[in-house]
Amino acid sequence: MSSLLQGVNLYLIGMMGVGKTTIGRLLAKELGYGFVDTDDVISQATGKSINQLFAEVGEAGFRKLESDVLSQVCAFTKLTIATGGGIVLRRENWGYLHHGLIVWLDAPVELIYNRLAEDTTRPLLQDVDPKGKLRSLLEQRTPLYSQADLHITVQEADTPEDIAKRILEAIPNVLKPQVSH
Ligand SMILES: Nc1ncnc2c1ncn2[C@@H]1O[C@H](COP(=O)(O)OP(=O)(O)OP(=O)(O)O)[C@@H](O)[C@H]1O
Ligand SMILES: O=C(O)C1=C[C@@H](O)[C@@H](O)[C@H](O)C1
Ligand SMILES: [Mg+2]
Repeated sequence: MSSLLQGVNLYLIGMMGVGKTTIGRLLAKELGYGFVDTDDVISQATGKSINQLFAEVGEAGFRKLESDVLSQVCAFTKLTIATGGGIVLRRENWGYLHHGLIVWLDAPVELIYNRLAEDTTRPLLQDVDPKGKLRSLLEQRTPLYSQADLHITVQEADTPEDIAKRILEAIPNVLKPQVSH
């Protein structure tokens, strides 16, 4: 599989809590790739948590940082990249994402809500109605997530290993022809 991919990066997109970080790590291990999480890079580079950044520079400031990180990451090869849930919102990000293969992890709102109910690290869920917020974010973003090369549906009973295996099996069907120089 690794040789079939020829170093092409895998970008995992999808709602917060769907498993991009968890599955991204597994895929990297399986492929002998490096692993990058854009949220973690932003936190490490700024020395601030995502919550702190949202409070200090707002969502717009955070999105700018996210695009900066993505533009730098996509210069490298042999990476699996877990992105922030809102990376699909900025049009310029798609130019970077399309350098690699884009995998959309898609789970029902109920599943995501159950996973993140105790988690306070997602600023957009600090809402009086977090489930309603998740529902409206997913509705707003579905047309954007749909632009991925691969759509993987995640169910409650799927283990991270099951999902990683399914992604690896589906990749040969969606590989793009590589431009030779
Ligand atoms: N298939 C799975 N089955 C059970 N739990 C899972 C699965 N995938 C992820 N989790 C758990 O769900 C939580 C969220 O997963 P993770 O952090 O990987 O999501 P994410 O998509 O990276 O979220 P974010 O966009 O907010 O960074 C974690 O506690 C993780 O351990
Ligand atoms: O869905 C979102 O907009 C976000 C998801 C997280 O990964 C973080 O990038 C941040 O909490 C915003
Ligand atoms: Mg993550």
